[in-house]
Amino acid sequence: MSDPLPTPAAIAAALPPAPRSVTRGRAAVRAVLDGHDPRLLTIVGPCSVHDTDAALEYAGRLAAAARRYGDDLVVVLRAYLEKPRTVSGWTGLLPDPTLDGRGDVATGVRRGREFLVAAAATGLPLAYEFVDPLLAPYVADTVSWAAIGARTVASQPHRHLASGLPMPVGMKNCVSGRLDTAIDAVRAASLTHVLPVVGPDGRLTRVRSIGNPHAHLVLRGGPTPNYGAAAVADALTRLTGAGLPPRLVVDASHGNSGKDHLRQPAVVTDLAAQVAAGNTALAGVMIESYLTDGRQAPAARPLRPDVSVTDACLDWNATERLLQTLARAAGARRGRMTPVTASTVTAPSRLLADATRYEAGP
Ligand SMILES: O=C[C@H](O)[C@H](O)COP(=O)(O)O
Ligand SMILES: C=C(OP(=O)(O)O)C(=O)O
Repeated sequence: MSDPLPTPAAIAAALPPAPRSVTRGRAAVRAVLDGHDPRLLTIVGPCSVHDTDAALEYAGRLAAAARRYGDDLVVVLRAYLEKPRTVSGWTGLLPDPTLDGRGDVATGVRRGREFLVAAAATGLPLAYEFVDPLLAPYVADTVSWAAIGARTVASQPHRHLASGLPMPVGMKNCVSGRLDTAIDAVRAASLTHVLPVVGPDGRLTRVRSIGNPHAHLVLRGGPTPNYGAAAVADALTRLTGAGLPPRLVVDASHGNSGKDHLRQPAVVTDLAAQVAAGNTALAGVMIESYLTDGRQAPAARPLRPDVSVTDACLDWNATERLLQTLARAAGARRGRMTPVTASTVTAPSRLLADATRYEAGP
């Protein structure tokens, strides 16, 4: 099979542009990570998007909740269109929009981008895991928080990609539970690199990244969880030992829930207690949630639009309760915090304008 794909520029030109809320969302996430904004980053949504209409219904509900809790939370929608697999399985809407292994990427990038632009138009910042660096230029301008996942965090191309992405990037600890690879990834992403990227015209183009000052660690557990206060403190010690800022996000799902979605509320409650107790290094929490509880096989027919086809998710009502719990905790933390002033800001932002994140040529 040899099937040329439409270029990123052609896909983008056929759709409305990414809304301005994307850059506002990036600024909000950076402000939280820098400690300039006391709110809690709350990254929430389905494990994967397989039905864009149902996912937009979810986005509408989340956008309303984000407004309700806006004093305490920066709510970001998980809008994941690519899935990393341990061995094999459905790889996501972008590479396989028909969910049957045909791999109709041309339809996937068109439908996927259309979804991302519509989801961003709700005003929610979007979270996205970059699995295939070749596909990044089709979607990156719609994303406000990015993940490099537990299965790719050791990969040099992913670290180099992250070093040039114009949004904060969370590096997840390995599936084995090891933190050192993710901490190395944070350091690598903060540096400048020369790398090939797919340009808007589809040509491989050599660029120099300027380094991502907002790469950070995401604790997602492994064979055992790492969300408890002792594990969080240990991770912070390792970060500062590596010369990195003490800030991290904790994923309540995956290894931290033992892949049992019904354990996520207990994890979130524990994290909320750490936040309420004043842990300012805990910048954010991730939750896997969708319209209806549980999961179904991607091969299920009829396929339900409202149930995850990858990891099992919490339903909307359970999610609402957790958002309220986190908002109360963040409010309590804010009450304990001294306002950040210029003299207490230790790491000046090295941000350049998004458009100049990649310099042309080395
Ligand atoms: O988040 C989803 C899954 O955990 C991830 O894609 C890996 O899934 P797998 O182990 O079933 O392949
Ligand atoms: C695959 C994911 O996470 P992890 O890389 O932690 O397994 C995910 O968040 O969808």
